[in-house]
Amino acid sequence: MENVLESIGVTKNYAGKAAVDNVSLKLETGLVYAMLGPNGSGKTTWMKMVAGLVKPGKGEILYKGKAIGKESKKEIAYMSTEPYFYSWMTVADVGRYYQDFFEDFSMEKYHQMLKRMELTEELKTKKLSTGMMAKLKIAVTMARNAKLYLLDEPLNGIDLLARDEIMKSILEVIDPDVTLVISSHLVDELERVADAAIFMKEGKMVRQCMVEELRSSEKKSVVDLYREIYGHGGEELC
Ligand SMILES: Nc1ncnc2c1ncn2[C@@H]1O[C@H](COP(=O)(O)OP(=O)(O)OP(=O)(O)O)[C@@H](O)[C@H]1O
Repeated sequence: MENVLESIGVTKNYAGKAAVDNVSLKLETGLVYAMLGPNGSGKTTWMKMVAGLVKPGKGEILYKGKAIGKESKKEIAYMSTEPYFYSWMTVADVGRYYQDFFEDFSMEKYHQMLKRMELTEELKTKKLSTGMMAKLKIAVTMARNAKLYLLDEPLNGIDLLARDEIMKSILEVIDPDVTLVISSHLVDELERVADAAIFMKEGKMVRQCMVEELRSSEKKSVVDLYREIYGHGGEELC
């Protein structure tokens, strides 16, 4: 399989402290990656560097063999944890706003995602509940026809019953040549959909593995490995 992305010795310091510390990893085209780790382990900072929003202090990131830049941004869709819509916008305005920004945005896909998420176009973003806002962010991000999606904590604020449905709708709209990285502390939920897992700890990438291989050769689940790596009774799992 071809590698879509390569992170080579990537480091980012904030005030002398490493948020991301010498991270080297490769992402294969077509796989779903779960990026796991407790708060502050560097997941967001690494994703922002791949999205081209933050520059690494050291190391380099190659997307399809070339440095991150204008070209890679056209094919990489990043969904941040921060809210980023103007309060006056309706759900329809959000779609138009994205359409203006991204050439690969598909209004048809957006409408399809909205339907799945049970959101209507006339809703005002300032009136949305946390869960509805989370769904809107997913809908508008997945409506791009990107090649690499980075979803930072997409299930945050979404209730237990809706999570499976939402994961399904994310996976349904992607093609086989598309790669997905989903960060979450909801390990259990990601285990069901991920092909591979990346474990981050204190800015370092401490383990990368294929989920099936972990099950067959080490007889472990991702949850087992998570407990082993982070070493506490699973408070990150709820
Ligand atoms: N802009 C910034 N300025 C200063 N410190 C930062 C900044 N962004 C991140 N950090 C620090 O870098 C470390 C890694 O943060 P990061 O948000 O990447 O982790 P994370 O794994 O995504 O955590 P979370 O799940 O809480 O979002 C943390 O200690 C954080 O406080």
